[in-house]
Amino acid sequence: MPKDKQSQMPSLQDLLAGRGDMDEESRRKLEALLRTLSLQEDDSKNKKDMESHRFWRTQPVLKYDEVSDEIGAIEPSVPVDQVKQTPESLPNDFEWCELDMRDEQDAKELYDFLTKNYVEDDGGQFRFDYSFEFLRWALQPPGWRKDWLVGVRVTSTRRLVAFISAIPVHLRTMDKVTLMTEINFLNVHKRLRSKRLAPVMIREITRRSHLQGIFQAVYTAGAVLPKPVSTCQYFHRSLNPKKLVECGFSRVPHNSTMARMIKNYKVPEKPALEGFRVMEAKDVPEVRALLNKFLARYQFAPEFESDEEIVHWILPHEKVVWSYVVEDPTTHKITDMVSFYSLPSTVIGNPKHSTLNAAYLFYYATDKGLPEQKGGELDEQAQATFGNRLNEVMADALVMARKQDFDVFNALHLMDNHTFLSTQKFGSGDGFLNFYVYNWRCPEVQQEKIGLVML
Ligand SMILES: CCCCCCCCCCCCCC(=O)SCCNC(=O)CCNC(=O)[C@H](O)C(C)(C)COP(=O)(O)OP(=O)(O)OC[C@H]1O[C@@H](n2cnc3c(N)ncnc32)[C@H](O)[C@@H]1OP(=O)(O)O
Repeated sequence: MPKDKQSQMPSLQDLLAGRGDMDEESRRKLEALLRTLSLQEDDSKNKKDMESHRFWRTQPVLKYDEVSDEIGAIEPSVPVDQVKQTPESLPNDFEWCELDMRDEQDAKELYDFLTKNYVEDDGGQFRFDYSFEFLRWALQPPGWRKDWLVGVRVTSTRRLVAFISAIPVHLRTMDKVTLMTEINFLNVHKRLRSKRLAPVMIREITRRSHLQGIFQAVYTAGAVLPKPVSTCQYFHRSLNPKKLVECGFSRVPHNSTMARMIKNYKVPEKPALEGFRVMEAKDVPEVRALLNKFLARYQFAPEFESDEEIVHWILPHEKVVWSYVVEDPTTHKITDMVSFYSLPSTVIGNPKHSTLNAAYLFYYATDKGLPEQKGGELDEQAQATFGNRLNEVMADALVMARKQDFDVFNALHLMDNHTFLSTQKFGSGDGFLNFYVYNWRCPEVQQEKIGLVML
């Protein structure tokens, strides 16, 4: 989930649009330079000392200068009956509430609140506009709980002014699988910012996780906090360059024209892989086996423990998630899968466009080139087969995204995305997403070894 997304927001400069016509070498050099500059900037942010974090310095997280080669809890778990039974105190005039996403009115209220107050890019040009259907889907996976969808209301008016959510996830760090909560959608009303309400929200969701016997959490943010396990850059693939330019998301490079951009980003009418089709319910067990085997390649990845989870997260869900499989025409085995989700952004103050339709790459897998043994390394030949195949699968995913009228296709530089980002004409964006774990000591993870995609 690209967020706090301020800097994670696939935002202002689709810089690569400005590099579309460069020769490959200049392009690589410019990318390397930009990467170095942004890493330096990131580094200086990281040097922010712990003392300045009034809240985070009190929490069980690694300090900026701490490195761990061990994996395990920072603080021990406590018996559930010793967990504080009463909610955190809120300032006078505010009260806790729970949002029931089965209830039309609660879901609509949360949608309205996030649409007006959630993550914006640094320039205030775009704001995430997670749809009503999306929020219902994202917040009710198997194992969801109403008491993990926590809001704050103004007592007198009942107005919703803050929110935070948790859902369960089995996260594998290296070879250790732990049941954690995945924290998302932390939001405080614009008018109530900088009043230390966020730490209260975080403490309350922590208490509610503890009440269920869960003492670890995973979350992502654009904000730099102590201490990222990994940091991944955003990449963007234009599908509708004209609209992206009109929205201020991309620019026409000085040595190019709109007509050339349109030609450059045109995708075929139809997918090319034989057997490429929409995923169906009958594919669920095979997709689960394929995806879990594929995710074993990474050091920080979810495990899908049941078919029910695949039904929820991966099976197509109208207006929310699109998923495709490749069925081998001879054996009828599912050899590949790819999915993406819809996360539009409001275009703020643009006379022509109000919404940017963005697709985000979700989970994918292939068995081409993968060794039989789970998590096994690829030799050189297998690596080539694997890279070619991922390119073919992604090219078809782009075709389908364009057909669904998405303007841009976003992806992070995680998993094996490096094999196709530049070939499929993705350009690096100015956003970064930090991955964090709470109360979990673990070594840093390279971005290519992250296998978790958060919404
Ligand atoms: C075991 C279970 C554990 C469960 C919990 C695990 C941890 C979960 C952690 C949450 C994961 C969320 C994942 C997502 O949803 S990331 C998405 C975050 N949301 C947005 O960016 C939406 C727009 N922004 C806002 O709504 C507000 O600015 C927020 C709510 C972000 C902060 O409100 P506000 O601006 O009014 O500030 P404050 O005065 O109340 O509080 C200031 C303190 O808050 C720290 N802060 C600021 N931003 C974040 C952030 N994104 N994650 C964690 N901490 C953050 C900040 O460093 C400072 O602490 P310290 O520096 O002084 O120490």
